[in-house]
Amino acid sequence: MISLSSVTKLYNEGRPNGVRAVDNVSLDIGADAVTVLKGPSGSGKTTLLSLIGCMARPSAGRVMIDGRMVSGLPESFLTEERRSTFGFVFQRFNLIRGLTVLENVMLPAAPLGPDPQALAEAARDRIAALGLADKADTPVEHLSGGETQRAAIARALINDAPVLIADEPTANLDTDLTHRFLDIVADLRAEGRTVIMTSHDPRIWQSDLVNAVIEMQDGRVTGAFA
Ligand SMILES: Nc1ncnc2c1ncn2[C@@H]1O[C@H](COP(=O)(O)OP(=O)(O)OP(=O)(O)O)[C@@H](O)[C@H]1O
Repeated sequence: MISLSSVTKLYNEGRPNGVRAVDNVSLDIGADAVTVLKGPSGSGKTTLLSLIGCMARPSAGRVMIDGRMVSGLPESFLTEERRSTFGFVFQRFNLIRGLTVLENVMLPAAPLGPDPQALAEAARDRIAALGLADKADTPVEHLSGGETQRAAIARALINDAPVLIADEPTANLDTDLTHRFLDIVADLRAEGRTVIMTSHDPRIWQSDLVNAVIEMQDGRVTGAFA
């Protein structure tokens, strides 16, 4: 369970261009559940996701993961928390150019020191499950938008992290690939994992798989539907 308590995030605090991107949000996000953040552009969805994923610290308020308070942790602990708890599909965590799809997908597992052969096999399986097997050895800069998105999803899944965090994961996917992504989400939920994503995509929020939709506007939560 992830809990946010009166969380606020200010950018450029005290300056004329200051923004209250997340404004006093309190929220409980269930484990073994699929939660979608929905709302207009600029409403604070990505910022909220980055606070949940320990990629940014709140300006005020607390973020708790399974009863552990993470919002006040020093950077080295946050890095460890990110690595052990989350898989990310985020524009900001872009794939590394010059490396192949396979190398990119293997990368988050490298610090955990696994057997390289077993890791490569697991990575190829993830890549194949997303219909990208024929691109596994292609440098990521040669991929299309949808292929890049799928490589990012494969990378996010490689560590079998308990929580998948995804920012607009189906933005570049056609209907067939969106359904494939939803099948993966169904598997993750069945395995007892937590999925939290932002989405503008009605195919996502209307899916039976989604347990909760949280609506945001101007940095605030304006509605939550189970
Ligand atoms: N690094 C930053 N520095 C300054 N302002 C920022 C930064 N990141 C986001 N903002 C601002 O914070 C507000 C919320 O942005 P955020 O990206 O969280 O919204 P969003 O709902 O995810 O939007 P979109 O649907 O367009 O991705 C916006 O006004 C945005 O301009």
